[in-house]
Order: sequence, then structure tokens, then C-alpha cells
Amino acid sequence: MTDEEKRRTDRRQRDRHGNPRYLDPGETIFSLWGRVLAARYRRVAASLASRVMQRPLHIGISARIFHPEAGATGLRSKNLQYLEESIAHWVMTRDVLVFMIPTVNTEGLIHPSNIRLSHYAEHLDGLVLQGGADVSPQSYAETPTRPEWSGDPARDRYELELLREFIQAGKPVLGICRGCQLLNVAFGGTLYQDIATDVPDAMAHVHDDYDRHRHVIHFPEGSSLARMLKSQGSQALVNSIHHQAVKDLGRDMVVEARSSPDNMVEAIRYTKAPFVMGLQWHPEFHRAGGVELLDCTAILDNFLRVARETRF
Ligand SMILES: NCCCC(=O)O
Repeated sequence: MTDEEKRRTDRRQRDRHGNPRYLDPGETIFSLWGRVLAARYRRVAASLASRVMQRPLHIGISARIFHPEAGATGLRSKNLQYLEESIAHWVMTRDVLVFMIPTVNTEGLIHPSNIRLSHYAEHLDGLVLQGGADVSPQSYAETPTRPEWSGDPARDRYELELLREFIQAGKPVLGICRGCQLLNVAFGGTLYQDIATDVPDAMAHVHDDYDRHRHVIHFPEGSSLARMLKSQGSQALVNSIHHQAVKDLGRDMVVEARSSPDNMVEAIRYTKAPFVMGLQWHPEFHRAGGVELLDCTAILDNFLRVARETRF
């Protein structure tokens, strides 16, 4: 390159003050580095965020608990924590990953751990409370009217803590059957210990037919279930496998469905969170899209939509 050519190239790359042209007026080489680093950081953050958004949702399901039987050997002599298959499969129909959340043991002598239920709430995107054993009347400050209605206070303590952690983390919760009753109790509500005894005029909500037993429910006008399920009309048929039921509503709870004609509470919602809802029936026990029983896919989808929106 001749001297003249070098001078011309230099004039193109520098402004009339002699500063390199890639610097804005007033900018130094250090502030330029700052700009470049900030742009790199934004790109990495955007790519991480999009990776998190694309990963399947991680939904936690509370454990059913089997307490050891006196005198038993083998599995029945152990504490078992388990998932009923259909609840896991129902949630997975929407292509999300499910994880059963075990109880934690922070103080035990054998396997103490620093892992707490709050860690599960931090790492999972939403919580489903499984059905199962009765809620203990002790958990709503009553004594059991009959010994067989004592429920499972240990499971209550575990699920009440789990529920509190997910709500504090701002994540959605869907309670099924016992899970619906537990939600009500968590907010200071009470239960009928036994519908047949406490509300003699009510129809049978539990029957030897087990999950083939069913009855009609209706959705109050203006409720979010009425809105979510409007294509299926204002009433529907659901299964019914419970002898306890919501009595006095908990704080900030609203009724989302009632049975017909006896008007027992069949679904509730906590109004101070984007999605904390309890269903007294078991949507996981029947096929979605079946002609007879209520298709609850829209409820599951709303729960998962909020899980997606609140996952950061
Ligand atoms: N109170 C028992 C509820 C029954 C169930 O969750 O399957």
C-alpha cells in the first residue's frame, strides 16, 4: 500500500478528531467494552430464558402415605409414599413431567437432611394435592366424632406445609378430593366429618360402587369454573368418592361448584392467588372426552397455563 493509500484508509476509519469511527462521540474504548459486554449478557440471558420456557413444566404431586401395619412384615411393615397411577397419567396427558414429592426428614436420627419442602416449591412449577385418607378433625380444631374418622394428621401436616410453600412461592395448586378439603382447612375452614351423619338430607356421596358412583354438579353463575367449562353447559356429571365435605368456607375462598340437588360444596377457589383450586371429584379416574362425565381438561390447562406464567 502506498503512503497516499494508507492516509486515505486512515481517514475512512477515523473521524476528523482522530477518534476511531466505531466509537460514538464522547465514548471511550472502556465504555465501548461496557456496551459489548452488556449486549453479550443480554444475549446469554435471552437464550437461557428461552431454554427454560421451552423445557416441559415440572409438576409436583403430593404423596399418598401408607403407615406401617402393626404386626406386619415386608412392605406392609414400612412407611410407603406413593402415587396413584391415574393422577400421574392424567397430568402427563398435557406433556408435562410429574414428580412425587416425598415427606422430608430434617431432624430424624437415621437420615437427617437439609432438604426442605420449600426446595421442592422453588424447583417445581405447580402442585397437585392427591386424594386419599380423611383430613383429621384435629387439623380444624375438632375431635373426631368416631375413632374411624380420625383421619391422617401426619399427612395433613406434610401437605399443609407443602401447600404453604407453593402458595408463598406464587405457584399454582390443584387439590383433588382430599386435596380440596385440605385447601379449605388450610385457610381456616371446617369439614363435615361424615356427610351422612352431619347432613342427613344430603344424597349419598360415597357408595359401594366406588368410582362408578356419580351425581350432578352445577357451577354458580360468574364462577371461574362456569367460564372455563362453558362449552359443557352449567351442570355436569362427576364421580363421587368421599364422606367428608367442606362445611364452613375458609378465608378468601369462594364456591366454584355445588352438587345437585343437595347443594354440598363440590369445588372451591382461593381468591388471593392466580390459581389455587380444589375439586371434590376425581377427574383423573375417567377418560377425557368421554360422553358422560365432565371433561376437566380445561381445568388442567388453566392450572398449567398459570404454572407456565409464574415459573420465574
Ligand atoms: N375424605 C377422603 C377423600 C377421599 C379421596 O380423596 O379420595
